[in-house]
Amino acid sequence: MAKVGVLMPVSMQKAIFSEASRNELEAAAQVKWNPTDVQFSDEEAAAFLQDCEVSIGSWRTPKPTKPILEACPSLKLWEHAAGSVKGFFTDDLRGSDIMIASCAPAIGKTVAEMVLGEMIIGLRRIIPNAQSNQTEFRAPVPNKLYLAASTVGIIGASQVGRYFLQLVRPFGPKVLLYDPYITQEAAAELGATKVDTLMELCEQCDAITMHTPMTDSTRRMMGAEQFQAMKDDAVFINSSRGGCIDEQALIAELEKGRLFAFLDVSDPEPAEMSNPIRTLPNCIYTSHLAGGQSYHIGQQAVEDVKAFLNGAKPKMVVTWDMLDRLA
Ligand SMILES: NC(=O)C1=CN([C@@H]2O[C@H](COP(=O)(O)OP(=O)(O)OC[C@H]3O[C@@H](n4cnc5c(N)ncnc54)[C@H](O)[C@@H]3O)[C@@H](O)[C@H]2O)C=CC1
Ligand SMILES: O=C(O)C(=O)CO
Repeated sequence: MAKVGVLMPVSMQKAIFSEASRNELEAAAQVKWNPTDVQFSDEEAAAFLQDCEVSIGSWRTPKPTKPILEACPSLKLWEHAAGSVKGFFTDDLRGSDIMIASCAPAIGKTVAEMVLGEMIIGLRRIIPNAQSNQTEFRAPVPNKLYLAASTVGIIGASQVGRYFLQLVRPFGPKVLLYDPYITQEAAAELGATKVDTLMELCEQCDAITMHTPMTDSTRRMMGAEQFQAMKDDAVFINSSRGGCIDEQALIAELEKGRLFAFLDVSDPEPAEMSNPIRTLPNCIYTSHLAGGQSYHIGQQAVEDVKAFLNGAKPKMVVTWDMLDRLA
């Protein structure tokens, strides 16, 4: 039987593998589970995977770097039980025969669904209304915004961004898309209008959701100028990577009572206990809940590994074309 090494710490294993998918994997292969709840170092991962043909990792495990690959010559598949392919797979993999599969299709759906919920909660001011009614009846906080009457902005026509677009379109908002890598025609086919600058998107939207990878071109792309350009009562959602925004600049606007933010990610992660994003009344911080904690992911990982062991293809095989397309 092929040997499969599961790198994730125990708490993450519990979050993504149901008992049924664990059993399914164990029926198909000889499985070694990381027995600890700490993130392996590269050296520990290399030792753990030494005799394995398949590694199951995620964004909370070491990347498949050259030292790991060289120490583990039997590895043939690296199953990335996560979505973020860009930034995770390093140039060390070029020329290697190892196959990389990603659970992006499963993850994209869970993130998009959470963003949709947050956007509605944010636009409708559900949280401040509920809070102001906890001790006595108060008239609702004025609520002129709902999806059908809003302009929604998406930064990054990524897997997640596209799933979100599919979910939000039936509600009828106007959708603007900022992504320099897609054409106006491609944006129109998705049902959105491409804007040429991020500032245009910030100025026009009632709600903005961010879905870019963490790269040199996206680092802190939402900065002071962009947050200041947003409408006072706009909703800002970031479930991409904490480093894609200037968190201090966002906090400065939130402290003025402007904007309502939902942050699933921070830089570093998790956010310090003293970080105002945890306590500001107009900010909800969910500490990487959007995509990372769902049985769908473990199920897709198991199906991918089983397919691979049976000589078939995992659902999403990552190619250099995909990675090189993104600066
Ligand atoms: N919070 C969570 O649990 C999860 C977070 N993520 C994060 O969500 C983000 C999106 O993930 P995927 O959908 O897999 O991404 P993807 O790799 O499918 O797409 C990235 C998109 O960003 C666009 N892009 C690149 N540079 C840009 C720029 N400078 N300006 C605007 N657009 C730019 C690209 O054209 C591409 O369409 C990633 O940062 C990923 O790490 C993904 C899954 C779960
Ligand atoms: O796949 C990713 O990028 C994640 O953040 C996991 O939820």
